[in-house]
Amino acid sequence: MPNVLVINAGSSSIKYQLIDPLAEHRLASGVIERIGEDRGALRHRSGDDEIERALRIADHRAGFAALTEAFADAGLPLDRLDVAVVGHRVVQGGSEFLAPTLVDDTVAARIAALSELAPLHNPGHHQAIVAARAAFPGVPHVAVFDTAFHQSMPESAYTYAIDTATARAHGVRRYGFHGISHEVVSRRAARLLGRPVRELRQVVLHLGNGASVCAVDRGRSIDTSMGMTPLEGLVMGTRSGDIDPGALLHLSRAGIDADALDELLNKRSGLLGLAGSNDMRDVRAAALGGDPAARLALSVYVRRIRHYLGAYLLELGGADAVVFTAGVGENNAWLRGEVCAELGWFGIEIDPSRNDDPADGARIISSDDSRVAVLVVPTDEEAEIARQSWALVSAPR
Ligand SMILES: Nc1ncnc2c1ncn2[C@@H]1O[C@H](COP(=O)(O)OP(=O)(O)O)[C@@H](O)[C@H]1O
Ligand SMILES: CC(=O)OP(=O)(O)O
Ligand SMILES: [Mg+2]
Repeated sequence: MPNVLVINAGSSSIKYQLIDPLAEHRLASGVIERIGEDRGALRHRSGDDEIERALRIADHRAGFAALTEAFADAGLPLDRLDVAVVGHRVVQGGSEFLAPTLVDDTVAARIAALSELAPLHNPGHHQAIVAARAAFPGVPHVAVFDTAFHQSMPESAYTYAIDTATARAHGVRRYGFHGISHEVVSRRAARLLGRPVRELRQVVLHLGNGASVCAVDRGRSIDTSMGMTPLEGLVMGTRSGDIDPGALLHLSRAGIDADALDELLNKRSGLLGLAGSNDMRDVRAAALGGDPAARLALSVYVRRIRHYLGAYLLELGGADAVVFTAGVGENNAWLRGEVCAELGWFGIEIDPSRNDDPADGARIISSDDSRVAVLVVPTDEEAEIARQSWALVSAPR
């Protein structure tokens, strides 16, 4: 039975799954966390086997080695995984990668070269791709891009209003990210509503460590909150989201150079910068304990989400569904309630008991009277990467 090994290398983690694409069945999965820190961790599950271990993982190459060891320790050495294709999530594909792409040396080098436009992500993708190609030399590797789903955005949505010649010379434009998630979530939301995705206008709120909103018009992205890099838009775990570019000029003139600004905006801002932790659970607990910094952080976080929700309701000319997904969106009922508070005028009304129900799985949390359906739909980037990778290599040529 041919399987797809999916590698989702994040900024500080590698999530992976082994999937039987014909049965759409997950055979094994795992996550390696806190790569580059002293206290790394691996969790692996295949069949009834569960492995959990603490270990220091220097980089994504070492992370991939830990993954192969976990499979071997669970009685499945690499040559018994029946891997027919390896699918890789790649956050930034720029203007050149518009669809899933077979990885050769040139493609791998281009993914590395796009690192400046996704500094937290593409370097790790490249390391994982190099390690995986060495471990699985005989099978095709497919890169699936977060940016591809947003290629349908109109020019007016992806253009920044700066001097055109300068923008062209430096490739300055919006791309949008989390496209794999926005695509699979909007399709699964349509399935839950029992309607074809091509009939629905949806606002998808992907609220994880990285976070973005997407206006999905009949299955196509028409606008999204992330821009040229995954830094624009919402307040995130460690990223600022929107900020007046004038503030950056001010900081730069005060002597903070580009690398320091990069580090500030990508790694020391967002919830971490405002409240001391990038984990929503910590910030919420601190706010409940009365910590004013945590309370302010949550207010800024919620206000920014509502700002984009309002904008995209207008862009879509109304919506059929508002969909929450990713770590925060799937698990934090309080946050969902705040985002949807007092939106009755817009036809959005949450049912508090449905919202508070800790069930997992895709579910409707709006009241029966709500004109707009409000949904929680778990994201499954790995399943979508497996689907797209398998489709590419199994398509008749
Ligand atoms: N049970 C939970 N309750 C509230 N928040 C949660 C829960 N589980 C995860 N989160 C939040 O989800 C975020 C991570 O989301 P995730 O989608 O896994 O991010 P990423 O894929 O970008 O690493 C963290 O901020 C964490 O606080
Ligand atoms: C694009 C992006 O921000 O991804 P993640 O949420 O996995 O960090
Ligand atoms: Mg993520």
